[in-house]
Amino acid sequence: MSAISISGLHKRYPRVHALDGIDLAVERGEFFGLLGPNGAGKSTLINIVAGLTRFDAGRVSVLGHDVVTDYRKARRLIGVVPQELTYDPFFNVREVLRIQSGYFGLHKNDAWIDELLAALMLTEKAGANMRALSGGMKRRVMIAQALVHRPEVVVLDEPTAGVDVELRKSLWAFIRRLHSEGHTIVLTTHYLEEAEALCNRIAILNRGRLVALDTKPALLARGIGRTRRVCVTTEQPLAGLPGALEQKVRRRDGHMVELQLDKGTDSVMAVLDALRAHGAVITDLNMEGADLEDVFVELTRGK
Ligand SMILES: Nc1ncnc2c1ncn2[C@@H]1O[C@H](COP(=O)(O)OP(=O)(O)OP(=O)(O)O)[C@@H](O)[C@H]1O
Repeated sequence: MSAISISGLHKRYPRVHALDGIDLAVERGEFFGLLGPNGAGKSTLINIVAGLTRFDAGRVSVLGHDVVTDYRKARRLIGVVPQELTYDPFFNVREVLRIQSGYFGLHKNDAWIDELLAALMLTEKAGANMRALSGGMKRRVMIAQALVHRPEVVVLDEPTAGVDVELRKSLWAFIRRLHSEGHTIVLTTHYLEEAEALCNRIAILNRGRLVALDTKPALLARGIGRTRRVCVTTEQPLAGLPGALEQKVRRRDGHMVELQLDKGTDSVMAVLDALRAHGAVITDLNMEGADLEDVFVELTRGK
Protein backbone atom coordinates (compact mmCIF):
# COMPACT_ATOMS: atom_id res chain seq x y z
CA MET A 1 0.00 0.00 0.00
CA SER A 2 1.34 3.43 -0.93
CA ALA A 3 1.58 6.31 1.53
CA ILE A 4 -0.08 8.55 -1.05
CA SER A 5 -1.71 7.33 -4.21
CA ILE A 6 -2.96 9.68 -6.91
CA SER A 7 -4.47 8.63 -10.20
CA GLY A 8 -6.01 10.53 -13.08
CA LEU A 9 -6.21 13.70 -11.03
CA HIS A 10 -7.65 16.82 -12.64
CA LYS A 11 -8.35 20.15 -11.06
CA ARG A 12 -9.68 23.11 -12.98
CA TYR A 13 -10.06 26.65 -11.77
CA PRO A 14 -12.13 29.01 -13.91
CA ARG A 15 -9.07 30.30 -15.69
CA VAL A 16 -6.55 27.50 -15.41
CA HIS A 17 -6.29 23.73 -15.59
CA ALA A 18 -4.22 23.59 -12.41
CA LEU A 19 -3.73 19.80 -12.42
CA ASP A 20 -3.92 18.12 -15.78
CA GLY A 21 -3.95 14.38 -15.24
CA ILE A 22 -1.59 13.50 -12.40
CA ASP A 23 -0.63 9.90 -11.65
CA LEU A 24 1.73 9.50 -8.76
CA ALA A 25 2.44 7.17 -5.86
CA VAL A 26 4.59 8.00 -2.87
CA GLU A 27 5.69 4.84 -1.09
CA ARG A 28 5.81 4.42 2.67
CA GLY A 29 9.09 5.59 4.17
CA GLU A 30 10.07 7.73 1.21
CA PHE A 31 11.54 11.19 1.40
CA PHE A 32 9.81 12.63 -1.60
CA GLY A 33 10.42 16.01 -3.20
CA LEU A 34 7.81 17.89 -5.21
CA LEU A 35 9.36 20.63 -7.28
CA GLY A 36 8.06 23.09 -9.78
CA PRO A 37 8.06 26.76 -10.69
CA ASN A 38 5.47 29.21 -9.34
CA GLY A 39 1.98 28.24 -10.36
CA ALA A 40 2.93 24.67 -11.34
CA GLY A 41 0.19 23.26 -9.12
CA LYS A 42 2.18 22.05 -6.10
CA SER A 43 0.02 23.67 -3.44
CA THR A 44 -3.16 22.64 -5.22
CA LEU A 45 -1.94 19.04 -5.23
CA ILE A 46 -1.01 19.14 -1.57
CA ASN A 47 -4.28 20.71 -0.56
CA ILE A 48 -6.14 17.96 -2.39
CA VAL A 49 -4.12 15.26 -0.64
CA ALA A 50 -4.90 17.00 2.65
CA GLY A 51 -8.60 16.86 1.84
CA LEU A 52 -8.86 20.64 1.79
CA THR A 53 -9.54 21.24 -1.90
CA ARG A 54 -12.11 19.57 -4.13
CA PHE A 55 -11.09 18.16 -7.48
CA ASP A 56 -12.80 17.42 -10.77
CA ALA A 57 -11.67 13.90 -11.60
CA GLY A 58 -9.40 11.16 -10.32
CA ARG A 59 -8.73 9.31 -7.09
CA VAL A 60 -6.53 10.25 -4.17
CA SER A 61 -5.86 8.15 -1.10
CA VAL A 62 -3.64 8.25 1.97
CA LEU A 63 -2.48 4.83 3.18
CA GLY A 64 -5.38 3.29 1.32
CA HIS A 65 -8.02 5.69 2.61
CA ASP A 66 -9.79 7.75 -0.02
CA VAL A 67 -9.54 11.46 0.79
CA VAL A 68 -13.16 12.01 -0.25
CA THR A 69 -15.13 8.93 0.79
CA ASP A 70 -12.96 8.07 3.80
CA TYR A 71 -12.01 11.61 4.74
CA ARG A 72 -11.74 11.20 8.50
CA LYS A 73 -9.34 8.28 8.40
CA ALA A 74 -7.25 9.82 5.65
CA ARG A 75 -7.06 13.06 7.63
CA ARG A 76 -5.77 11.27 10.74
CA LEU A 77 -2.93 9.65 8.85
CA ILE A 78 -1.54 12.80 7.33
CA GLY A 79 -0.08 15.99 8.73
CA VAL A 80 0.17 18.95 6.40
CA VAL A 81 2.24 22.05 6.99
CA PRO A 82 0.70 24.71 4.77
CA GLN A 83 2.69 27.30 2.93
CA GLU A 84 0.84 30.26 4.34
CA LEU A 85 1.14 31.22 7.96
CA THR A 86 -2.36 31.18 9.37
CA TYR A 87 -2.90 31.42 13.07
CA ASP A 88 -5.17 32.79 15.70
CA PRO A 89 -3.41 35.75 17.32
CA PHE A 90 -5.25 35.37 20.60
CA PHE A 91 -3.82 32.00 21.63
CA ASN A 92 -0.41 31.12 22.91
CA VAL A 93 1.71 28.36 21.44
CA ARG A 94 0.65 25.63 23.83
CA GLU A 95 -3.01 26.55 23.45
CA VAL A 96 -2.74 26.32 19.69
CA LEU A 97 -1.30 22.83 19.97
CA ARG A 98 -3.90 21.74 22.54
CA ILE A 99 -6.75 22.99 20.38
CA GLN A 100 -5.34 21.16 17.39
CA SER A 101 -5.02 17.99 19.50
CA GLY A 102 -8.66 18.41 20.46
CA TYR A 103 -9.69 18.25 16.80
CA PHE A 104 -8.33 14.73 16.77
CA GLY A 105 -9.93 13.82 20.08
CA LEU A 106 -6.57 13.84 21.86
CA HIS A 107 -7.27 15.45 25.20
CA LYS A 108 -4.18 14.31 27.09
CA ASN A 109 -1.47 15.12 24.60
CA ASP A 110 0.83 17.32 26.69
CA ALA A 111 3.74 14.87 26.85
CA TRP A 112 3.90 14.76 23.07
CA ILE A 113 3.34 18.50 22.82
CA ASP A 114 6.32 19.02 25.14
CA GLU A 115 8.43 16.77 22.96
CA LEU A 116 7.42 18.67 19.85
CA LEU A 117 8.15 22.01 21.51
CA ALA A 118 11.60 20.81 22.54
CA ALA A 119 12.41 19.32 19.14
CA LEU A 120 11.41 22.55 17.43
CA MET A 121 13.20 24.73 20.00
CA LEU A 122 9.96 26.33 21.11
CA THR A 123 9.93 25.28 24.75
CA GLU A 124 10.62 28.81 25.99
CA LYS A 125 7.89 30.17 23.77
CA ALA A 126 5.16 27.80 24.96
CA GLY A 127 3.39 30.60 26.78
CA ALA A 128 3.99 33.28 24.18
CA ASN A 129 1.17 34.70 22.15
CA MET A 130 1.19 33.72 18.49
CA ARG A 131 1.20 37.32 17.33
CA ALA A 132 4.36 38.01 19.32
CA LEU A 133 6.39 35.36 17.50
CA SER A 134 8.76 35.96 14.64
CA GLY A 135 7.91 34.52 11.22
CA GLY A 136 10.38 31.67 11.65
CA MET A 137 8.90 30.76 15.03
CA LYS A 138 5.35 30.86 13.69
CA ARG A 139 6.46 28.47 10.99
CA ARG A 140 7.83 26.10 13.62
CA VAL A 141 4.54 26.24 15.48
CA MET A 142 2.75 25.32 12.27
CA ILE A 143 5.02 22.31 11.90
CA ALA A 144 4.28 21.26 15.47
CA GLN A 145 0.57 21.76 14.77
CA ALA A 146 0.73 19.41 11.79
CA LEU A 147 2.35 16.76 13.97
CA VAL A 148 0.18 16.80 17.11
CA HIS A 149 -1.61 13.62 16.06
CA ARG A 150 1.61 11.82 15.10
CA PRO A 151 0.66 11.30 11.49
CA GLU A 152 2.57 8.65 9.56
CA VAL A 153 2.66 10.82 6.44
CA VAL A 154 4.01 14.34 6.76
CA VAL A 155 3.63 16.86 3.96
CA LEU A 156 5.47 20.15 4.10
CA ASP A 157 4.66 22.89 1.63
CA GLU A 158 7.78 25.03 1.40
CA PRO A 159 8.65 24.73 5.07
CA THR A 160 11.77 26.83 4.72
CA ALA A 161 10.42 29.68 2.58
CA GLY A 162 11.64 32.95 4.01
CA VAL A 163 13.48 31.25 6.81
CA ASP A 164 17.08 32.17 7.66
CA VAL A 165 19.94 29.76 7.02
CA GLU A 166 20.38 28.68 10.61
CA LEU A 167 16.73 27.87 11.15
CA ARG A 168 16.58 26.18 7.76
CA LYS A 169 19.37 23.84 8.84
CA SER A 170 17.66 23.02 12.12
CA LEU A 171 14.39 22.37 10.30
CA TRP A 172 16.19 20.06 7.91
CA ALA A 173 17.65 18.17 10.86
CA PHE A 174 14.22 17.87 12.42
CA ILE A 175 12.59 16.66 9.20
CA ARG A 176 15.41 14.16 8.72
CA ARG A 177 14.78 12.89 12.21
CA LEU A 178 11.08 12.40 11.46
CA HIS A 179 12.05 10.47 8.36
CA SER A 180 14.51 8.27 10.24
CA GLU A 181 11.78 7.55 12.78
CA GLY A 182 9.66 6.04 10.03
CA HIS A 183 7.55 8.91 8.75
CA THR A 184 6.97 9.29 5.05
CA ILE A 185 7.96 12.82 4.09
CA VAL A 186 6.75 14.85 1.14
CA LEU A 187 8.37 18.22 0.70
CA THR A 188 7.68 20.96 -1.79
CA THR A 189 10.41 23.46 -2.20
CA HIS A 190 11.81 26.15 -4.40
CA TYR A 191 15.28 25.43 -3.12
CA LEU A 192 16.72 22.82 -5.43
CA GLU A 193 19.62 22.54 -3.05
CA GLU A 194 17.16 21.43 -0.40
CA ALA A 195 15.63 18.74 -2.59
CA GLU A 196 19.07 17.53 -3.61
CA ALA A 197 20.19 17.30 -0.02
CA LEU A 198 17.11 15.62 1.42
CA CYS A 199 14.93 13.75 -1.03
CA ASN A 200 15.46 10.30 -2.47
CA ARG A 201 12.85 10.68 -5.16
CA ILE A 202 11.78 13.84 -6.91
CA ALA A 203 8.77 14.78 -9.00
CA ILE A 204 8.87 17.89 -11.12
CA LEU A 205 5.55 19.53 -11.84
CA ASN A 206 5.08 22.11 -14.57
CA ARG A 207 1.80 23.69 -15.63
CA GLY A 208 -0.22 21.02 -13.93
CA ARG A 209 1.66 18.08 -15.41
CA LEU A 210 4.34 15.79 -14.10
CA VAL A 211 7.36 16.34 -16.29
CA ALA A 212 9.72 14.12 -14.34
CA LEU A 213 9.51 11.55 -11.59
CA ASP A 214 12.63 9.70 -10.65
CA THR A 215 15.40 9.19 -8.15
CA LYS A 216 17.83 12.05 -7.84
CA PRO A 217 20.75 10.14 -9.45
CA ALA A 218 18.52 9.07 -12.33
CA LEU A 219 17.42 12.67 -12.91
CA LEU A 220 21.01 13.83 -12.90
CA ALA A 221 22.01 11.05 -15.28
CA ARG A 222 19.58 12.26 -17.95
CA GLY A 223 21.09 13.84 -21.01
CA ILE A 224 21.18 17.25 -19.48
CA GLY A 225 23.13 15.87 -16.53
CA ARG A 226 25.98 15.19 -18.87
CA THR A 227 26.57 18.84 -19.45
CA ARG A 228 28.88 21.19 -17.68
CA ARG A 229 28.54 24.92 -17.22
CA VAL A 230 31.50 27.08 -18.03
CA CYS A 231 31.48 30.71 -17.10
CA VAL A 232 34.05 32.91 -18.80
CA THR A 233 34.86 36.50 -17.85
CA THR A 234 36.68 38.68 -20.34
CA GLU A 235 38.57 41.95 -20.09
CA GLN A 236 36.30 43.72 -22.58
CA PRO A 237 32.63 42.97 -23.17
CA LEU A 238 32.45 40.42 -25.97
CA ALA A 239 31.28 41.93 -29.25
CA GLY A 240 30.21 38.58 -30.64
CA LEU A 241 30.88 34.90 -30.36
CA PRO A 242 32.21 32.33 -32.78
CA GLY A 243 29.18 30.88 -34.56
CA ALA A 244 29.54 27.39 -33.11
CA LEU A 245 29.40 28.77 -29.56
CA GLU A 246 26.29 30.94 -29.98
CA GLN A 247 23.97 27.98 -29.50
CA LYS A 248 25.69 26.94 -26.29
CA VAL A 249 25.12 30.26 -24.54
CA ARG A 250 23.08 29.97 -21.38
CA ARG A 251 23.51 33.46 -20.04
CA ARG A 252 25.34 36.54 -21.18
CA ASP A 253 25.97 39.74 -19.34
CA GLY A 254 28.61 42.24 -20.46
CA HIS A 255 31.99 40.80 -19.55
CA MET A 256 30.55 37.42 -18.67
CA VAL A 257 29.26 34.59 -20.79
CA GLU A 258 28.01 31.28 -19.47
CA LEU A 259 28.11 28.31 -21.81
CA GLN A 260 26.54 24.91 -21.46
CA LEU A 261 28.91 22.28 -22.80
CA ASP A 262 28.51 18.59 -23.40
CA LYS A 263 30.98 16.74 -21.19
CA GLY A 264 31.50 14.09 -23.85
CA THR A 265 32.00 16.12 -26.99
CA ASP A 266 32.94 19.70 -26.13
CA SER A 267 36.47 20.36 -25.03
CA VAL A 268 36.79 23.28 -22.65
CA MET A 269 40.24 24.05 -24.02
CA ALA A 270 38.91 24.20 -27.57
CA VAL A 271 36.17 26.59 -26.46
CA LEU A 272 38.69 28.87 -24.75
CA ASP A 273 40.91 28.78 -27.84
CA ALA A 274 37.96 29.71 -30.03
CA LEU A 275 37.14 32.64 -27.76
CA ARG A 276 40.76 33.84 -27.78
CA ALA A 277 40.92 33.54 -31.55
CA HIS A 278 37.86 35.79 -31.55
CA GLY A 279 39.83 38.44 -29.69
CA ALA A 280 38.71 37.71 -26.13
CA VAL A 281 41.14 38.28 -23.27
CA ILE A 282 39.96 35.84 -20.62
CA THR A 283 40.37 37.03 -17.05
CA ASP A 284 38.40 34.39 -15.17
CA LEU A 285 36.97 30.95 -15.68
CA ASN A 286 34.50 28.96 -13.63
CA MET A 287 33.28 25.44 -14.22
CA GLU A 288 30.45 23.52 -12.67
CA GLY A 289 29.05 20.08 -13.26
CA ALA A 290 25.35 19.72 -13.93
CA ASP A 291 23.16 19.82 -10.89
CA LEU A 292 19.49 19.46 -10.30
CA GLU A 293 19.00 23.03 -11.36
CA ASP A 294 20.03 22.19 -14.92
CA VAL A 295 17.52 19.37 -15.02
CA PHE A 296 14.87 21.59 -13.57
CA VAL A 297 15.51 24.46 -15.95
CA GLU A 298 15.51 22.12 -18.92
CA LEU A 299 12.26 20.42 -17.96
CA THR A 300 10.30 23.50 -17.06
CA ARG A 301 11.54 25.85 -19.72
CA GLY A 302 9.04 27.38 -22.15
CA LYS A 303 6.28 25.09 -23.28
N1 LIG B 1 -8.31 29.24 -5.45
C1 LIG B 1 -7.87 29.41 -6.70
N2 LIG B 1 -8.66 30.00 -7.63
C2 LIG B 1 -8.25 30.14 -8.91
N3 LIG B 1 -7.03 29.78 -9.35
C3 LIG B 1 -6.19 29.20 -8.47
C4 LIG B 1 -6.56 29.01 -7.11
N4 LIG B 1 -5.52 28.42 -6.47
C5 LIG B 1 -4.55 28.26 -7.39
N5 LIG B 1 -4.95 28.73 -8.60
C6 LIG B 1 -4.16 28.70 -9.84
O1 LIG B 1 -3.78 27.35 -10.08
C7 LIG B 1 -2.44 27.29 -10.55
C8 LIG B 1 -1.58 26.44 -9.62
O2 LIG B 1 -1.39 27.13 -8.39
P1 LIG B 1 -0.62 26.51 -7.15
O3 LIG B 1 -0.71 27.48 -6.03
O4 LIG B 1 -1.07 25.12 -6.91
O5 LIG B 1 0.88 26.46 -7.70
P2 LIG B 1 2.23 26.21 -6.90
O6 LIG B 1 3.02 25.27 -7.73
O7 LIG B 1 1.96 25.85 -5.50
O8 LIG B 1 2.90 27.66 -6.96
P3 LIG B 1 3.83 28.40 -5.87
O9 LIG B 1 5.16 27.75 -5.98
O10 LIG B 1 3.83 29.80 -6.38
O11 LIG B 1 3.20 28.24 -4.56
C9 LIG B 1 -1.96 28.73 -10.68
O12 LIG B 1 -2.17 29.13 -12.01
C10 LIG B 1 -2.88 29.47 -9.74
O13 LIG B 1 -3.05 30.80 -10.18
